[in-house]
Amino acid sequence: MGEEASCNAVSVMEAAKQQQPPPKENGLAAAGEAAAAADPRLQGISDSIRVVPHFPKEGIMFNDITTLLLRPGVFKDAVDLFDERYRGMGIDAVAGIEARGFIFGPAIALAIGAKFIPLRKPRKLPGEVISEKYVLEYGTDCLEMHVGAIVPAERVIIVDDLVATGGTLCAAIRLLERAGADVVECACLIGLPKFKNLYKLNGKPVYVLVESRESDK
Ligand SMILES: O=P(O)(O)OC[C@H]1O[C@H](OP(=O)(O)OP(=O)(O)O)[C@H](O)[C@@H]1O
Ligand SMILES: Nc1ncnc2[nH]cnc12
Repeated sequence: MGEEASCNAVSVMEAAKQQQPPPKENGLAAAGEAAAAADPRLQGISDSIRVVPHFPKEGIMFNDITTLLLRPGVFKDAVDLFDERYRGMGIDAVAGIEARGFIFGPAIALAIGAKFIPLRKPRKLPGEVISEKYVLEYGTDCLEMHVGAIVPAERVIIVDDLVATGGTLCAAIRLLERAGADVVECACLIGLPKFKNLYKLNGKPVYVLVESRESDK
């Protein structure tokens, strides 16, 4: 885990599990049953994510959301769940993390009536930028944002597909706070199970819909 990721995420799925009878088979199946009891849309979301072993390198169980995108009803369920959470919370901006935060972030922004701010990988934005470096499960990277994208004190949520070490979200939080944003929460579809009992990143809540699966059923 990156040193900045002193954090974590509690998933809707995990919260539901805590109100359910003990697991009958294995943790993942139990999580799925609990999620379905909490909100049937979560089961469909979990089932639509493909797990690709050893991508992009040995040992990584890659959670692939492109299979979810092929099911428009499930894609809509995911956006609706975030819309239901953030609508009416006075959110001014949705900041999406390249690349997969660009798939979910704009849809959520339009749904709640907020502006969308792309947080991009280095040398992609044409204007003046501020940057933050971070550590990944499989390397290091950097996020950039245009100067002027945020007006100080604006209320922002940060959107990505997945939280693993939390390093990327931590960098995004730092970047936005340096620009004067009030970061309300981070929102991800998927959280890796090792994060399931934790709930904060850099002091900010992380809202996760489903736990990642370690293999395909
Ligand atoms: O919690 P962390 O350990 O920081 O990992 C999570 C990040 O990793 C993935 O992106 P990736 O870095 O693979 O970039 P990409 O979307 O450009 O492929 C994912 O979409 C998150 O942004
Ligand atoms: N296991 C994983 N699946 C998909 N994206 C990731 N980013 C970091 N870890 C990941």
